[in-house]
Formats: sequence, structure tokens, C-alpha cells
Amino acid sequence: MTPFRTIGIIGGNGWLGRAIGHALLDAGLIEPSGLTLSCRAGTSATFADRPQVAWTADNQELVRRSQVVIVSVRPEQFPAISIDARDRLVISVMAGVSMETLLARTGSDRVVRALPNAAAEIGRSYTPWFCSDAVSFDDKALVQALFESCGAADEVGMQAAIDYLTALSGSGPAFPALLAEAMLGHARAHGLPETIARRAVAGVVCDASQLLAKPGASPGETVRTFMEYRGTTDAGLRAMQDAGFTKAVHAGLSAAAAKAVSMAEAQAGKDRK
Ligand SMILES: NC(=O)C1=CN([C@@H]2O[C@H](COP(=O)(O)OP(=O)(O)OC[C@H]3O[C@@H](n4cnc5c(N)ncnc54)[C@H](OP(=O)(O)O)[C@@H]3O)[C@@H](O)[C@H]2O)C=CC1
Ligand SMILES: O=C(O)[C@@H]1CCC=N1
Repeated sequence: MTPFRTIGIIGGNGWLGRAIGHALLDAGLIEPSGLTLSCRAGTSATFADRPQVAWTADNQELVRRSQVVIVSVRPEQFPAISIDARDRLVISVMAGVSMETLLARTGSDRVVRALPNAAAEIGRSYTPWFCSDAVSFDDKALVQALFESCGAADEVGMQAAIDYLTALSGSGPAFPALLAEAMLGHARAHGLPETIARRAVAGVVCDASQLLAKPGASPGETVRTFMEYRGTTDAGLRAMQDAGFTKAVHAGLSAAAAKAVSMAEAQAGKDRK
């Protein structure tokens, strides 16, 4: 793998940008002095414990200092970013910004579209990524190592998979949160003390869900095993299904995936005008 000594993160003070920056440093993939971060104010307290990290408001200066440029601003903030990143490996983590738009707006032909999730903050993201033809074998090894510093990662061969996975795994951390919130509301309505309700819900959503991480575990098998008791869990699962649980999950994933595609089309449409 080519040793990349310099990496820049545009939007390095944001939720995802700072998570990736800290993960890279914690994994020793880069020295603090090799990391440049940007935000519009040009400085942030985010990496105060690492004073050798450089800050700038000038994104072209960041590009000049960095062999690898990670773009981590919100999609609607991207049009305001004007960079010439030819000869740089550009990695976008933005939802709904297509490879075609990235190639056209950055001037680089070595572009990666990656889609981490918020669990990068705790080193537990799942990050699929897709790259342009000019991305080299060494670049790919770097991208894989970079996102493995934030959790698990896989290269995918189709850009459409990134739009779909933006919904499934990119937005994914919000969905167990919705389940937890629904459970909490139910527990409160049944008069449970707040502390107990929170501990019980966290016990299910954060801890008991780890049963699914056991080697060989399968969600369908787990559901069927519980249903075979013909007891309380079976009653609960059947009522949830009858109320449209699977349908609701599928509708949510379809809506999120459609939004990823429509965001990409809207950005590309602006470029054509
Ligand atoms: N958060 C998540 O769970 C996930 C996010 N993503 C994608 O990652 C990207 C970032 O998301 P997230 O970190 O949550 O968003 P944030 O709003 O937390 O971070 C974006 C950052 O970009 C900075 N910024 C805005 N404009 C500029 C500019 N012109 N130059 C330099 N920096 C700029 C902002 O800082 P300031 O205002 O100080 O300039 C801000 O801190 C988005 O595109 C999103 O789609 C993908 C998967 C998951
Ligand atoms: O909601 C969003 O648009 C971004 C992308 C995935 C997670 N957050």
C-alpha cells in the first residue's frame, strides 16, 4: 500500500469528518502533522487535544497540502466548494452526490464514493465504497484501510449499490433509534420509571441485539426460534407483523433510497444548467 502521509478532510469539524479524522489518528494511519482539516471559520476546538493538526478555511490550501482529500460537507454545501484536486485521490462521504458530479466538480479522475454511518464515531461504521476506473490498486488498499479504521468496509462494484446502501446502512443507525423510541414511549405509557424504561430498552436494542452478531446467527432463524415457544414473544411478533412492521420497514428503506437518487439527480441537474 502506498504510504499516504497527508490527508485533508473538508468539513473536518462535522459529525462524520471529525469521527473519520480521530479514527485515522487513533489507528496510526497518519501523523497529526499530516492531517489538514477545513471548516468555514478556519478553526475549531474539535481536535484541541492534537495541536499539530492543521486547520484552514481555504479548501484549495487543504488540497495543496494533502495527497488524499476527503469531502465531508453536507450535500447542499458541496456546490459552494470550488477545488481543483487533479492528481489527488478524492473520497466523498456525501449522501446523494454522484460519481459523475464528483468527477466534474473536483477535476480528479481518482474518485471514491463512500458511505459510512454515524457509528464511525465509535469505530463501528459499516462503509461500502465505489470507485472510478482510474483508482489504483494501492489507492483501493488505502481506502479499505481508511474505512476499516472506522469499522468494517467493503468495495462494491456498482454505483447503484451506494445509493441503496445510503438508505440501508448510511441512514441505518437512525432506524434502531426509532424502534427504541417507540419502545420507550410504550414503557412510559405503562408507568415504568424513566430510568428502568431506558435501561430495559437499551438492554434490548444495544445489548440483546448482539445475539445477531454470534457466528452463524441468522435473523430469520432467531425469529423462528422465538416463535416456536408459542408464548409471549410469538404473540408480540405476530401482532407487530399484522400491524405492518415489515411493510413499514420496506417503505422506509425505499423512501430513503429514492431520496438518495433524487438528491444525486438534482445536483447533476444543477451542473447541466
Ligand atoms: N452524519 C451521518 O450519519 C452521515 C453523514 N453522511 C454524509 O456526510 C456528510 C457530512 O455529514 P455530517 O458530518 O453529519 O454533517 P455536519 O453538518 O456535522 O458537518 C459538515 C461540516 O462541513 C463544514 N462545512 C460546510 N461548508 C464548508 C466549506 N465550504 N468548507 C469547509 N467546511 C465546510 C461545516 O462546518 P462549518 O459550518 O463550521 O463550516 C460542518 O461542520 C454529509 O454529506 C452526509 O450526507 C454520510 C453518512 C452518514
Ligand atoms: O440523512 C442523511 O442524508 C445522511 C446520509 C446518511 C446519514 N445521514
